[in-house]
Amino acid sequence: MSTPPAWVRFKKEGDSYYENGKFVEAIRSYDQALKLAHTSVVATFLFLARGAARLPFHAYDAALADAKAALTFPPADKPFNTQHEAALLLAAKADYGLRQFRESYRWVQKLITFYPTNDEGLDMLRLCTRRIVEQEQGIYDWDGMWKEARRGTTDSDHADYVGPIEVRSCRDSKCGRGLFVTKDVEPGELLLVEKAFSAAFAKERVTPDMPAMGDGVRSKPDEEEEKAREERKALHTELVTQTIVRFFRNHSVQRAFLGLYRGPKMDEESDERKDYSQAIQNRIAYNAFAFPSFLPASGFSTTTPSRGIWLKASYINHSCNPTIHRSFISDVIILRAQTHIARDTEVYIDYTSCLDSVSQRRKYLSKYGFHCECQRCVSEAGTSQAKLKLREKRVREIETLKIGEGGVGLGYYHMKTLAIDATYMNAPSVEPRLALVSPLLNLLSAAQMEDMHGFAILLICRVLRALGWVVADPLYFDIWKWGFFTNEIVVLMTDLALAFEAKGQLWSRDVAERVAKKCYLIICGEDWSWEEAYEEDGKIEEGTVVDLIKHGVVVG
Ligand SMILES: C[S@@+](CC[C@H](N)C(=O)[O-])C[C@H]1O[C@@H](n2cnc3c(N)ncnc32)[C@H](O)[C@@H]1O
Repeated sequence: MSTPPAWVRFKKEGDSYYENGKFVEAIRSYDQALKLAHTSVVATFLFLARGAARLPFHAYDAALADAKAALTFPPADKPFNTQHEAALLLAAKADYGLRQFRESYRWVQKLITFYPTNDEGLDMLRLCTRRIVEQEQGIYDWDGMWKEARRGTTDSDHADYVGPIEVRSCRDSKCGRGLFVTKDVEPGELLLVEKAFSAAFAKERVTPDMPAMGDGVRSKPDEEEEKAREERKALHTELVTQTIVRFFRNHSVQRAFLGLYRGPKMDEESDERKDYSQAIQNRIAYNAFAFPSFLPASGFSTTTPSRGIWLKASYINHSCNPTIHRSFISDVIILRAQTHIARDTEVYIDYTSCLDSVSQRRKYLSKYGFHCECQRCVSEAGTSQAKLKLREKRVREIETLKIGEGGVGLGYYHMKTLAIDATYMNAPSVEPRLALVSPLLNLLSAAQMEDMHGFAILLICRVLRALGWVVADPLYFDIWKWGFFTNEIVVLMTDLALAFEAKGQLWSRDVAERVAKKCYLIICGEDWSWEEAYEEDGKIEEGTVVDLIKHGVVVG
């Protein structure tokens, strides 16, 4: 009996590893077999086997190279044989893994032309078509994406959509590069949808509601703080690991990743020396964003957000008066314009909560290595201590007042809000008058209880003006400029629509409803859920929008 050629032993070994899910070992065995392959037929066979083992290992560059190599040798170099069919499918899957959906589609088209009954090919055709519609038209199945996110799916499959934006150098060289719009854009316009390059998802925290028998007392606040710190550390480590995996498995993605901002001490790092571990740490330190964690068993986690890196979104610079809004569905970031933006203008998001004071914001931003000099910061920092103290005193005073029965009248309370207003020196479009929002909302509730619809309309317009919106005519609700966003904005707009309706101003009601829906779109990223969230009587249903807005949108 003749002994089989040496490559056969390695091929069999590889197949056995592959079947047991040991892909690294399988690849190594196929490598050995390939070194011993003596005919092109054998080589083709082995390229295909190794390429298939590289797919589950996410080594798509190498899998694509194997598919292309196989396609150069007989019998895979010509149609109508299983090797040719397998090579086309392998190439399609590898390009898909590299998120090159057009290229993947081209392989699939070839495959289906020659082998029209290939089931995997037909599935791939459907997937590629969906990805291309996402990528080229910005059309997404938001409903499906939310369902996946709620199930806790961490490897959702979506293409990126890059709208009318591009990376350019900023006018102020201190800011490096930023994202600019390439045409005039309207509030709500979709600018970017991008899946994270790498992400670390927060895990369910195992914290019993009630102490178990003999468990002693519940954890104290400092223990909670310690736990949260531990979680943040674990998430950081996980993000580094995920990034390293993505970075090293596919060389074709390295350039884009290394293009990200590397921090102020750029000279200390040399990518040329291939000191990649430091390079990766630096990119993470200056480019990672937090995103809301949806934990299937307990809902949105407000304690520990997940963290990720996005290759395009990371070019956006910060402003305390942002012009675009980011929202997330799992690790997919959605950016929409939140105001009119003229062509060739740089766009900004807020890296930190814009509800904080200027000193809190600047302290937080210092970890990104810059001192925020946006118009708002400069104006707020220039406010005298005396004015700030007076404002604080007036806010404290109004907080002690109760409106209505047993309390003060609406007129008196209104006058007190004007006193707070008077402590601001700068225009609300530069410095939103945040201290006014809560008192005005209290007054609005009292006006609504008394069915004072006209007054409610004026109050809502005052809140909007305090946030820098320019409403030219409250009667017709004519918005000249969209301003600052807070989480109350959608509810405020729906309240406005109700007030207009009660006054019989149906045209203005329709305008307010349209603006409410647009604000919802901007805050939530999509508006498919608007109908579901919006009850018949026109009130936002608790647990839907509130759920999304409170937990799904605000990130730090
Ligand atoms: C995520 S990167 C943004 C893109 C970066 N500008 C670039 O050139 O790649 C964050 C870094 O951008 C810079 N940056 C962002 N916003 C800034 C601002 N308002 N003023 C000055 N620098 C800013 C800071 O150096 C910050 O660490």
